[in-house]
Amino acid sequence: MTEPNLPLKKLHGKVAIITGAASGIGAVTARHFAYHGALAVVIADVQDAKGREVAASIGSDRCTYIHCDVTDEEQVKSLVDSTVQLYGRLDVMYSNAGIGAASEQTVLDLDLSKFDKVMAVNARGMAACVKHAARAMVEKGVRGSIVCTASFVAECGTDSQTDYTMSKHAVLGLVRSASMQLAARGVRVNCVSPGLVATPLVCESLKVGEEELTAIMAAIYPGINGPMTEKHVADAVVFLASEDSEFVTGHNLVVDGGRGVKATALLK
Ligand SMILES: NC(=O)c1ccc[n+]([C@@H]2O[C@H](COP(=O)([O-])OP(=O)(O)OC[C@H]3O[C@@H](n4cnc5c(N)ncnc54)[C@H](O)[C@@H]3O)[C@@H](O)[C@H]2O)c1
Repeated sequence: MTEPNLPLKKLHGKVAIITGAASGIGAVTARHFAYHGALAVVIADVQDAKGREVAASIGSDRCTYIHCDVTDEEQVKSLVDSTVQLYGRLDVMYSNAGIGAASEQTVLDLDLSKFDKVMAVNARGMAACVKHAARAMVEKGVRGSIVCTASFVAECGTDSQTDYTMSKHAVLGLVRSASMQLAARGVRVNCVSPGLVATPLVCESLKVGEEELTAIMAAIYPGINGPMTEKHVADAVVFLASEDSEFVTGHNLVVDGGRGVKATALLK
């Protein structure tokens, strides 16, 4: 029997990379990985000061910050290589870095250069992380787990935000293909699709301040369990990263409290 209030250490001894962990969902998940006994958590982001702060709050004995812009494949390769060099292997890649819609666009006035920027991070960057993590795992014979962050808009359309919606659909295609290709090598690939969580990305996308966002969140999640938080996503990522899900691959785990559709109505 496990004693109450003691962490279950679902990630005991694991070496993990989390991209986009200087802020929001990634930062909370990095702390959750450490809580669950990860041997090492490597935070990769472009916000250096914030990334170092999160790493320091977890502790330099098991958390490192590495600058990595996921749109640059060389930086992604070097992130994975230096993690393997430092810790001997890579067990978990949580590819989470993402940006919001570049503008509120219907397809009629889609600005393709802004579209390219969103796709470069959310789709191309995600593919680079899956590629180099999978290579490192296969090379070392590690039965690894790769988790990507998609979104509640990954399986539906939106009234605007064409670029962001397309980029998150691309994540599903990546996860479904990579999971089939890597299954025989023992590497699992899944994604989480969060509902609306109050993070800087959402404030920026909806052009609202923190106070207004709190009111919006209360309207979306009126239930007794309160608004959705980063921790709800982090719990799902720990499940997909750990052996608890050892026979789950190619899956899109939606974590939206049943309110994703309500949140979609905001994306106008
Ligand atoms: N917050 C939500 O409601 C919500 C819902 C569904 C999906 N998501 C997805 O969750 C993920 C995390 O977003 P968040 O809400 O925590 O936002 P956030 O802005 O708090 O965090 C995103 C992080 O990604 C980093 N990042 C951006 N571009 C990068 C790049 N080129 N290279 C490396 N790092 C980069 C940012 O610096 C930031 O630290 C994103 O993929 C987002 O699309 C968020």
